[in-house]
Amino acid sequence: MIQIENLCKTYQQVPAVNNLNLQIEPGSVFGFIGPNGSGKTTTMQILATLLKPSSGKAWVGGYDVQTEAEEVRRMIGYMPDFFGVYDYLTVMEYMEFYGACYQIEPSQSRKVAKELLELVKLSEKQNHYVDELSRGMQQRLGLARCLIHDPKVLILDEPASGLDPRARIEFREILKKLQQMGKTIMISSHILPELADLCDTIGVIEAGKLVTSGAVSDMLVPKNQARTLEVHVLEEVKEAEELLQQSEYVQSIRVEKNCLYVKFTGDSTKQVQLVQQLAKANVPVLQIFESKLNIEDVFMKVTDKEGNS
Ligand SMILES: Nc1ncnc2c1ncn2[C@@H]1O[C@H](COP(=O)(O)OP(=O)(O)OP(=O)(O)O)[C@@H](O)[C@H]1O
Repeated sequence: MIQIENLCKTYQQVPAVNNLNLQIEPGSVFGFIGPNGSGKTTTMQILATLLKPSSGKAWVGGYDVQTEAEEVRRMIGYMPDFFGVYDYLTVMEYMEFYGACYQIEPSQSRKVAKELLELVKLSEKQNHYVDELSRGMQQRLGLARCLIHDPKVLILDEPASGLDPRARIEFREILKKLQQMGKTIMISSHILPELADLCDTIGVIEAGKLVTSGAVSDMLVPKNQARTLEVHVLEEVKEAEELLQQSEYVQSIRVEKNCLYVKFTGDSTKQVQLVQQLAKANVPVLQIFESKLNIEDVFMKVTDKEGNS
């Protein structure tokens, strides 16, 4: 649904986006992760036809963002990281204004606006002034507004920034509904763990370059590496450590209070044997499980310049 090939954007000879290649499949929710200034907004603005690339190409729904900008704009709903709301406009007037921008006939625009306000839980606020809404409500309104023309693709630039935890969760629930409706969603955020739950694919960008991308499920379980087992014991931590160290499949152990983080190269049969040995030695094991990387770990790993993670 979105394709980016060798995309570059340079500001005064400084590259903001540097030879970026990316593909986002229809119906997927793609998390675009990167530190401040890494080029997320620039990429999204190019996709939204608001910025011209210095070189390279990008398509949305098969339309070229440079030569078929009009078609691209019909395909996408773009929510910028900062957007203004207008004074003296009610929520419904605000929605109707955007409906008019897309030349939607007024009665149809009002009907769609009502449905969207219901989706983002703002029906009761439709006659309130937009600038009187809370930040969370304004963000939800911003999302409703970019859905007015029923776009297939949503490009959301840090939509949850500045929201409190409850507002974030509410926002995420709405995005899940949109995903179920079949929208393709590209979302950037610094709230990394939250993206794991929402996104099926992620891409990590740093200094304008894509450092890694793929299915979230693949990224969270590192391949061809020692797994980390978390062994929680009630007591006898020292004894447990000594016993575990004897296994040829244990690379290293880090102890934190009553938990042993064990780098383990064995398969599940060897893991069972390890548990049996602990039980035989009367080590009171509370639980043992494999730690999975969370998205934050992935991000730290791939953006670690020292390469020592
Ligand atoms: N209009 C501009 N003129 C000059 N440099 C710019 C301009 N817009 C962005 N940049 C630079 O391009 C780089 C990428 O910026 P961009 O806003 O795309 O990053 P970002 O990943 O969205 O950052 P953030 O998470 O802080 O929003 C940064 O170094 C930024 O300073």
